[in-house]
Parts: sequence; structure tokens; C-alpha cells
Amino acid sequence: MLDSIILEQEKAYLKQTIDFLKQEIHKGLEGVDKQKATLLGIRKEMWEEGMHAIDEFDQAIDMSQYVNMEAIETSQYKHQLEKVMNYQKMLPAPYFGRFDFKEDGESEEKVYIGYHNAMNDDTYEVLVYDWRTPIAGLFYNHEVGPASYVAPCGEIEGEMLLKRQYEVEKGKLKFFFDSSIAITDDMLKQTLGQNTSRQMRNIVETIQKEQNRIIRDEENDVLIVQGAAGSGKTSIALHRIAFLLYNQREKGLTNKDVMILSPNSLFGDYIAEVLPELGEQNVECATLEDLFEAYFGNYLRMGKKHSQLEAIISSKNRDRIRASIAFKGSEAFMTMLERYIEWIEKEGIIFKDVYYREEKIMGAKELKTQFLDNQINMSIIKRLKRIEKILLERIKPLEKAYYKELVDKLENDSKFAHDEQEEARRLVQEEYDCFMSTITRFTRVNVLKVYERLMRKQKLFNQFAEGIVLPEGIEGMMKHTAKCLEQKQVAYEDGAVLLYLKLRLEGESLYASIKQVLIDEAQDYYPIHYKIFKMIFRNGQYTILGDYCQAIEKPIQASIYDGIMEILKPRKGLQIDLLKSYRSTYEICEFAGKLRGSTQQVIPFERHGEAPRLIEASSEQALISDMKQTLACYFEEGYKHIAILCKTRKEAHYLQEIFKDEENKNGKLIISPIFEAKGLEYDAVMVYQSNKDHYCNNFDKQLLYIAATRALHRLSFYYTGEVSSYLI
Ligand SMILES: Nc1ncnc2c1ncn2[C@@H]1O[C@H](COP(=O)(O)OP(=O)(O)OP(=O)(O)O)[C@@H](O)[C@H]1O
Repeated sequence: MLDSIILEQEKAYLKQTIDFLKQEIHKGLEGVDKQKATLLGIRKEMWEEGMHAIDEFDQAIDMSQYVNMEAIETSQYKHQLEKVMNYQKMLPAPYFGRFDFKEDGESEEKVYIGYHNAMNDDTYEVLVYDWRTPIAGLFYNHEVGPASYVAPCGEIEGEMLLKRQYEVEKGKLKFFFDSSIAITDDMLKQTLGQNTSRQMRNIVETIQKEQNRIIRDEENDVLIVQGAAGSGKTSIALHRIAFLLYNQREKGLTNKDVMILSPNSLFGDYIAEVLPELGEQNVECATLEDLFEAYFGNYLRMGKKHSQLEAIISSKNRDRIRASIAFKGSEAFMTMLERYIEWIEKEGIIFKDVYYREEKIMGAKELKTQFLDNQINMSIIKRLKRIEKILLERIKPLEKAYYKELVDKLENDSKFAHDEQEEARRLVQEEYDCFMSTITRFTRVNVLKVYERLMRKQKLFNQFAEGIVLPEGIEGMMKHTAKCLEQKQVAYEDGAVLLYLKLRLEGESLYASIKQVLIDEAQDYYPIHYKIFKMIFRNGQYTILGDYCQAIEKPIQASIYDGIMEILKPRKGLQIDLLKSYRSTYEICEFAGKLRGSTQQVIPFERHGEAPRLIEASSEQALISDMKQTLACYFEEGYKHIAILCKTRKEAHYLQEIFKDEENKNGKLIISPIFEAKGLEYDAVMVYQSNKDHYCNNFDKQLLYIAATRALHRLSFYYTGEVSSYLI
């Protein structure tokens, strides 16, 4: 009886909300049309009043009024349009949750939570609260009982009397339940049980308490999140952006002030839908390679991260490559680079007396004094540019005199039968070019050459290496690097060094306006990268998300985050660990736990499925045939995104050829090396050739961990010979 009354009440509220939304959409669309007409009118008038031909001061003042009016109207128009669009999006399911909250000393309030606010502008009644409002935080943070939240006016205390979740589809209430009496989170289980899609989905309706804390944190300038595979790090990053864009809009934060540093360019595509789904515009997603390009343009290209990983996995020299990468990214090497930069400043630039024709313009000593006079902390390159400018200023009168002298001379030369002035200009230019080529020998710095010099000159290198433990085979590494740099071949790890040197020598920040930086797959970066980020995003707050167990080219160490705070030096910083994993079934998660090279226990979400399978085959042919059979079964079971993961790109090409006809109209088959699947997920994963020879050391184990944790529902390993000992 009581239940049916509640059901009727809920149905009535849903109808009331939908009616309200429809009415507002209708009104809004009319308003938008009118505003559009007004705006077009203003723009037309502006044009007719001669905006295109302002030459009087008064006219400019008149015009500025039009410009202001136009800006106000445009902003109102955009706002109105946005509201209509949000309401349209809300129509099929205006909210997904509710709680009843009784603030101390006030009456009880029903708070419905949805993707956006729905407020009656006449009565100020809020029918639905945006999930990002302060009060909505209660929904994610509290069960029934005493509860409080921080509103702009301070902490509000009270009691949560009821907490309810809804499934509304196409405007119809399908079901709802009170979560205070639910033992397991049914809604989350249902969501996680679905198939994955090509693109990442939002998790607004089921954000967990520990995730919510990170999404809503506004206190810390640097927030480091260490989380197991599938703990929701990437999802959190995107929801955090949506939260910050909503809550800091008034402080002026826009999508242009936010940057995601992603592991590869495909990743940007994978997450592209989430922010628009949440009603926000996408933010820029860049890789380290993109940052490099922004600074070096077309002059230089750096190698891709994937090529680096491929080299490590496939090369016989993998230990040497690993050692070189680790060293070039280390604090120790940066100390050396700093010593080198100091040396360049003090001794490395050889100034020479400068002459214009015969006349001395500036002596070497004066040049050096000018250069070292650095009261406003200018970068080396800027100071050199300043010197270049001074020198050019000084030769200007001499050039003029020279030009005059030449014209006179040519005019008096009866044998000269051409245009004297043109000839004089040519000769002055010639002299100028000669002057420039002399001074630019010390006023211009080529970063590539600077780095190459360090790698080529052993004595110089040793001078800066004092007290630093160098890796074995350093001479070979230097020679190899110098040779590559000479040929303008920049490996991924050398790209970072060049970027570091460029930023330090030039001191230019192209991204100083970025206020929020989100770094995903943080375990892939070295101290040098964080120093680079600090220089590039000098005004940014950072959210750094990673899992040290998903490193590929370096050993598993929980300490990888230690240096980050030191480098970024936040006023306030925090590291949070996420131990619960949501992506995979309980069985897959447990299985993957064995591969996770850490003592940190991961807590699987209680969603059960088939245990991962190890399938032995007598030959390669049999193995492929087994895989084909399983693939067909997986498609049959309704899985839509299936991946075959292998160790190298070469294997991936081989498998792509073999499986080229296996594409299924019911789903998609993706074949890739494990390192390319990082950060992504599939309904089912099959791992090719997971025998002992293929996966034999700790780094291989890390690859297997990444592979296993990509699977949501099904996981199987195929091998011939003996299975890798890590899997049993
Ligand atoms: N609160 C949640 N509600 C619903 N789904 C969730 C929740 N948290 C995580 N998920 C789901 O779990 C999966 C893993 O999330 P995500 O990719 O963000 O994790 P991750 O920590 O970045 O993983 P990895 O380190 O493996 O890249 C996704 O399918 C995501 O939708």
C-alpha cells in the first residue's frame, strides 16, 4: 500500500518535471529566436554605421557601444541556447537520484539529482539539481543519517532521511530503489555488466565516494591519484574537469584553460564523448610529442612513445635502451644539464670582437659583460637576442654612411652604367649578411647542437658528471645519441631532453594561460617530464593519475611519485590511493592481482563471471584455430568489443593478416600489441602466445598485467609449449 503511494508520488514528480522541461524548452526556443533576430539586427546596424571604416575617435566610441551591446546579446543568446539544449538532453531522464535532507533548524527538502539544474525562474523552485552543485555532493558522499556539505556560505549540517536511485528511460520510470537498504550497489553492477563501447562513457550516476572526493577537490594545487587498473582514474579525470568547469566558471575557468596530457593520440578520440555528454565543451588533449611540435615546429620531430616501447620490447639491446631512458629522464641527468647550462652561460659562449667593415662595434669583453648583466632574470637566448639587437642598432648609422659613400663613389665612376642606388643597396646588404653571419655564431643557440655537443664531448660530459653515478655503458649511449642527433633523429627520450634544454635556454611558455592540467598514465613519465610540465604550465594546478604497476619500461616502484611534489612545489598537495577496481569481473580482477607486482591489495568489485582460461595448443596452427573458435563464442555470447593482444607490433601484423576475415557484423575485433591497449578496455580479451619463452621476466609480467586488466567480462590466454609461470 505504502509502496504504491510512493510509486504514484514518484510518477507524479517525474511528470511534473518533464512537463516543466517541455514548457521551458518551448519558451526557450521562442526566446532564442527573438534573441537571434535582435543580435542579427545589432550586427547589421553595426555594419551599416560604418564599423568597417572607423577613422574618427568619436565614431570609435559610438562603435564601442555597439560592440558592448553585441557582446551582451551574444552571451545571453548562448546562455539561453545552452539552457534549451540542456533541458532537451534531460527530457528522456531528468534525474537519476534523490535524497531528502533536513538541514538543522529548517524543514525537510527533496533534492533530485540530474545532469543539469532545472529551476523555475519565477518561483526559484529547483526541480533538479546539477550533480556538480555543492548540495549534490551529499548524494555521493553520504548514506542515510547525519550529513553535512560545504556550501559557498559555509558548512551546512543536517540529516539525510532518504536516498533513492532511479532508472528513467524515455521519460518513463522503469524502477527505483532506496540505497540505504541495498546491500550491494545494484545500479553500479548493472552498469558495469554492460558491454563497453568504442568510446568512454560517463559515470555520473554511479560515482563512488572515494572517486567523488577526487572529482570535487578544490583545495589542492597538486592532486596525485595512484589507482589500480580499472579504478576509474580516467573517468575521474574527465568528471573532475566537468566539475571544475561548472564550479569555477565564475572565476573565469573555460575549456580553453584546461589541458589533458594523454599517453597517445588515439586516447583523445577514446575520451572525446564524455565531456560533451556532461554538457561541457571538450578540452585540448595533447601528448608529449604535441608539446614538442609546438616548440620545435617542423624543424624537428621527436620519436613516438609507441616506437620507444616497441624498441624496448623487440630489441635484443632492451636493457641498454631501458638504462638510457631511465638515465636521461632522471634527476641526476637534470643536475648535469643544469651544470651544463650554467657552464654555457659562464664559459660556453665564446664572444669575439665585432667589426662592421673595419670599425670595431663592440669588444668581446663588453659583449660578455652585457650578456652577464642579467638583473631581470632573462633567459640565455633572450639575452643573446638583446645583444644582437644592440649590435644591429649600432651599425645602422654606419650602414647609412656606407650606403652614401657607395652611391657617391658609383656616381663618380664613369664606367659604372647601372642603377647606382640599387647597386649600393646590394653591397650594403652583402655587408649586413656578412656581419650577421659573424655575430650569429655566438648570438644564436641551436638546441639540437647544444645537446649533441654534450653527448659528443666526453671531457665536458665528465666535468658535469662529478659525483653522479653513471649507468653502465654510458660512452656507448653517448656516441649513439650524438650520432642520432647529428642526423636529426630524435628518440622519444631525447625529445624530452631537447624540450627541457629549449625551455631552460629560451624561457618561453606557450601555455601560460592553462590553469588546470590533467596528466593521465602518470607512471609513464620521468622527473624530466614533470620539470618540463612545470615550465610549460607555469600557472597550472595539477591532477596526476597513474598506476605504477602499469609501467612498461621501468621497474614497479611505489616511489615513482615521490619526486613529483618536490618538482611541482604546490602550496598544498595530496596523494590519494584508489584500491577498488570496477572494470573487470571479480574473477578477472583476482587473476590479474597475481600479475600485479605490488603488495598493495586491489579490491575487486563484486560482479561475477567466468574465470580466466589458459588454453594450451599442440601447435601454432592449433592455437590459431582455438582462438578463432573462442572468438566466435564470444561474439555469440553478445560481446561487441573483443581484443586480441600480443607482445610486439610484428605479431600484431601477423595476427591481423590471419584474422582479417573474422570481423563480425555483431561486433568488432581489435588486434594490437599490449602497450597500445593501455588505458583502453574491451568486453573480452584473448592474449596470443603467452608461453614461458614469450613472457619470461618482470617486464613481461607487467605487460601481462596490463593485458589482463583490459577485459571487462572474458579473458583467455593461448600458448604452445609451457605456459608463462606468471599465469599459474
Ligand atoms: N563509479 C563508476 N561507475 C560506473 N562505472 C565505473 C565507475 N568507476 C569506474 N567505472 C568503469 O570502470 C572502467 C574503468 O575506468 P577507467 O578507465 O576510468 O579506469 P582507469 O583507472 O583509468 O583504468 P586503467 O588504469 O586501466 O586505464 C570504465 O569502464 C568505467 O566506466
